[in-house]
Amino acid sequence: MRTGCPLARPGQRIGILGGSFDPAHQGHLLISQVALRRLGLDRVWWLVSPGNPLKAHGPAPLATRMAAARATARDPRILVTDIEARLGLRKTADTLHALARLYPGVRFVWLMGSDNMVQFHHWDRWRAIADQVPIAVMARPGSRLAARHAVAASILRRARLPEARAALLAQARPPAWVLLNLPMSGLSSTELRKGLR
Ligand SMILES: Nc1ncnc2c1ncn2[C@@H]1O[C@H](COP(=O)(O)OP(=O)(O)OP(=O)(O)O)[C@@H](O)[C@H]1O
Ligand SMILES: O=C(O)c1ccc[n+]([C@@H]2O[C@H](COP(=O)([O-])O)[C@@H](O)[C@H]2O)c1
Repeated sequence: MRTGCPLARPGQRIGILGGSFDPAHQGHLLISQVALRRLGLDRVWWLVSPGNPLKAHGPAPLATRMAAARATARDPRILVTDIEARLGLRKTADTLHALARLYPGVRFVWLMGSDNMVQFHHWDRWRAIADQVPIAVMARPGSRLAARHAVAASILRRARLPEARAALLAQARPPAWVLLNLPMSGLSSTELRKGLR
């Protein structure tokens, strides 16, 4: 294991919440805690990204975002990591491939807000991502319905688990995904950045 990479045991169920976290907020904490409970996860890792490959403008420095994310992730089951920067990766397909190699036997689940599900078919090798890990889509104001009808949702319609079976997602053979309804948070980093200007 490389220095600075988080530890995990084979058999553990780990949710991966990738994001810019520019900055982290209570919405991230809320969806992580809902995912822990409803998906029966042992841990959630916040993967603080070096930068979203689809976004033209770079985020705040990684060290600044990491520090704020650590201060926000007030739950011992949530771990904040800059593993993508350490491995020199930023595309999710590459990251998941590397995690599978570094952590054999760990059951990773990709977590994302419903806004990202709407865009998912634009991601690099998105079908390979869906074939590699189960995916939980967390409802977010403004995109919950759109996520149900997204291009990726339609292509992966047979792989969708009913919400009542969400606890089975981590052990499901991919492609498998679920849309989780939850008491939604309207918080976003974009709004917080506006407040900081
Ligand atoms: N309030 C929220 N409800 C549900 N999902 C969320 C919420 N905030 C963020 N997410 C999800 O968390 C992941 C990381 O989010 P990110 O760091 O981009 O924050 P953000 O608030 O979406 O930022 P920005 O406004 O800059 O796009 C994404 O999958 C995003 O969809
Ligand atoms: O790999 C891609 O093509 C890709 C395209 C868009 C977003 N992502 C990932 O999705 C996560 C959420 O991104 P963001 O910018 O909305 O916080 C983060 O881990 C990004 O690296 C990945």
